[in-house]
Amino acid sequence: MKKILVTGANGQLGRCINDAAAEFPDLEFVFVPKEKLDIQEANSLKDFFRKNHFSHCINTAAYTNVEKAESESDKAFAINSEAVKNLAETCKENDVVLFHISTDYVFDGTKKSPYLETDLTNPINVYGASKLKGENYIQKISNKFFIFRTSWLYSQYGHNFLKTILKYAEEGKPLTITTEQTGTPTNANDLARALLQVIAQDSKDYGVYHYSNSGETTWFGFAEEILRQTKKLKDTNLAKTNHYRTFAARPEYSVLDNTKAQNKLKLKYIDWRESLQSVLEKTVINL
Ligand SMILES: NC(=O)C1=CN([C@@H]2O[C@H](COP(=O)(O)OP(=O)(O)OC[C@H]3O[C@@H](n4cnc5c(N)ncnc54)[C@H](OP(=O)(O)O)[C@@H]3O)[C@@H](O)[C@H]2O)C=CC1
Ligand SMILES: Cc1cn([C@H]2C[C@H](O)[C@@H](COP(=O)(O)OP(=O)(O)O[C@H]3O[C@@H](C)C(=O)[C@@H](O)[C@H]3O)O2)c(=O)[nH]c1=O
Repeated sequence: MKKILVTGANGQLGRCINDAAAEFPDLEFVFVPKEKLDIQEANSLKDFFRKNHFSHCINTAAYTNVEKAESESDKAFAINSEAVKNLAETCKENDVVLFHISTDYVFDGTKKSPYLETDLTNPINVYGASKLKGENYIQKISNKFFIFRTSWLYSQYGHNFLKTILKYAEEGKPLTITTEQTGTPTNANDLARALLQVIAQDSKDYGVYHYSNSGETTWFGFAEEILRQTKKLKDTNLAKTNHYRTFAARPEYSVLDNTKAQNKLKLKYIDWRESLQSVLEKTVINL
């Protein structure tokens, strides 16, 4: 039986994988939050892997605060790069297939059509650079790995753009949202299911893949759709801006081309608007 370690299990994606696990009764899971297993601690990792016999590891542990990363670069690189190196080495020593999640922010956003896995990476913020270094370690160390680059994750869990918008609307705060970036909002529950499908089908097509929902929009477009679907659009003071000030630069265009994962891994893609509807309909969102 396949035995899967999920690191960073209390994070947004970790919790979505926990929910999706019920749809995969043939897979055995061990969910460990940061408090139980810190991936920065190489010795703890080695002990943990020695005591358990995992076939797969899904690494959802990461430093994900894009704004703060600009002033906490050491911390971002320690978690997103150096700790990922530890994990890749430990997986290799134990013959464990590593599933790692990366980001659209490895690209600089100057392209005008969806990014392919083979396109040149060139991060323009600290978070993106730290994630790219983590990817590079895995590619160097590991021979059994899947790196899934995804974008604009949201769900009923954790801190994310969907929850920020709903909270502001609930509180009656005016919203000013940028049109400066175009990408694809991705339901983390869809990504969770896709990861487990790849494990269940025992794919050996290792490598880098892009996985997002389909379609594209701006952050303003995403906010507008959230308010439209929750019938709050009329009562919310929503405005566009093309000068939203942030510490971190973000890629102007970061839509991911999903063709490789569709062809090789047989993953299905779901329109981002439909997927948003399913999150809003099926789940209670605690703000
Ligand atoms: N969120 C997004 O929009 C996107 C995310 N991604 C990638 O997807 C993955 C999952 O993201 P998401 O679930 O949203 O992120 P979250 O920040 O919600 O979850 C990450 C989890 O990792 C934990 N963690 C941090 N440091 C360590 C450590 N040293 N050891 C073990 N656990 C640790 C965090 O704990 P704590 O909070 O206590 O620090 C948190 O529980 C990440 O790799 C991220 O880079 C890619 C594209 C978009
Ligand atoms: C809160 C807010 C943000 N914005 C802008 C800032 C930014 O350009 C954009 C998104 O802001 P956020 O800080 O929510 O998102 P950000 O942290 O940039 O999200 C990223 O997270 C990492 C982890 C990833 O890997 C990326 O794929 C992406 O999802 O919206 C507004 O215009 N108005 C607002 O009120």
